[in-house]
Amino acid sequence: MKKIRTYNNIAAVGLAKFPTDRYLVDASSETPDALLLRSHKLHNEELPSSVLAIARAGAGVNNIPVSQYTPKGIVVFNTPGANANAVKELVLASLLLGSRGITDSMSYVASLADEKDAIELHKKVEAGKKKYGGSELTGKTLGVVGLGAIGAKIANLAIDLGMKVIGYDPALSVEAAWQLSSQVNRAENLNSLLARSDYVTLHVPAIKPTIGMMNEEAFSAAKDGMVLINLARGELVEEEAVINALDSGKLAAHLSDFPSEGLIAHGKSTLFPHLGASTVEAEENCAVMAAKQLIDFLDNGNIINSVNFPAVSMERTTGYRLTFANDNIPKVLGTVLNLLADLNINVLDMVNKSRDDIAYTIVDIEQEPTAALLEKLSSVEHVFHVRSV
Ligand SMILES: NC(=O)c1ccc[n+]([C@@H]2O[C@H](COP(=O)([O-])OP(=O)(O)OC[C@H]3O[C@@H](n4cnc5c(N)ncnc54)[C@H](O)[C@@H]3O)[C@@H](O)[C@H]2O)c1
Ligand SMILES: O=C(O)[C@H](O)COP(=O)(O)O
Repeated sequence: MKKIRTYNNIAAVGLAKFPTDRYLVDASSETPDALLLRSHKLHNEELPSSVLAIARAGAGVNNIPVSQYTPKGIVVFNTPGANANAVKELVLASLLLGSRGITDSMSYVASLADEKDAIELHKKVEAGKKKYGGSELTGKTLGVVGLGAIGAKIANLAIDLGMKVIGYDPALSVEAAWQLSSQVNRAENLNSLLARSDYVTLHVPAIKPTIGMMNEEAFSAAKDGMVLINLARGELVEEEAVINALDSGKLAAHLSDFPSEGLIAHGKSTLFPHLGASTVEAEENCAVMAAKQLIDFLDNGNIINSVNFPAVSMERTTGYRLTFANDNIPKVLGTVLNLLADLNINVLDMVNKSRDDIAYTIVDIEQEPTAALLEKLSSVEHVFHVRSV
């Protein structure tokens, strides 16, 4: 039986993908083959040595110390794009909340609950109009920082709303570029986007170059009265800088999925409780994708949508399958193949791919690998993980 330890609320339709005759899915498994989680933080948590893979049902992996796991051969997966539509729709809501006095006007109406005189109520309702008016999105400029799965969807939606769109993404993938409307203008750098945008929405991962990207310097480059939407990660925005920008009027509004003590106390941001991906559809998409990827890896050694290993897949042949991970340097693959040849073990099929400093190989061989063979392969210099699948 293979064991999957789950954390967080993983959609049942995803959990149901694990065949019950071969998989035990359990939140308290002590020797899991894999972990399946959403935002649960793994930093400072000791992993059982049995863990071969971790699947993040979602996009961001900053809750996982990925670089610590790679040398142990632990493959970390995420589910690119599976919750992008849910986030896109909450950005749309945020654009509207940031352009019209919707929430304040609702509070105003709620405050009229004690007004029992219909004529007085009508007067007060009409007076509210003046206080809570807004402006339209059409014709305004939206700056989209990060044009991946979510950013591209938002950029295209904003074009459909009649907005002008500027995008900034120095690492834009070819695949993401294909998704993007040709009407999206490219900014050379963040400050140039900020200087021209009435609304700015962030859709980048929380990584070294992006953490704190919305700081005092960025706000001073920004257009006065800008609306900032952050449904990506709290770490992207410096709390003090955003508070100062709201107080000075540099920011007309700040909408964020990442409440902090300071922002809540300050009271001028519109804050959601990390709701971006919390739709039935997104939760199901993510759970199903994560489960399928784990099953294919645990059953076949195939790797799809990993954030630390190359994409490697091979149809199963009639033989037995070995996989190994190694430092991406010359001669390691040759040494392993020579070792198999010396033992008269015929290779039926093979695929080898590398990513940055590591390489991963799937080899189908004619005979069943013995424990002694696995040990020999593990002792090849620079091979750091071997598995018979
Ligand atoms: N609030 C939520 O519930 C929620 C849901 C999904 C994703 N997210 C967050 O949103 C992020 C983006 O999600 P996605 O699915 O679009 O991911 P993605 O990987 O498809 O896109 C991220 C994009 O950011 C770009 N990028 C990287 N560094 C950059 C930089 N310095 N400046 C500008 N662009 C940069 C990348 O090139 C990529 O195109 C996730 O990493 C996650 O943190 C939040
Ligand atoms: O990175 C993500 O996919 C989102 O932040 C969603 O996180 P969640 O799955 O915990 O809602």
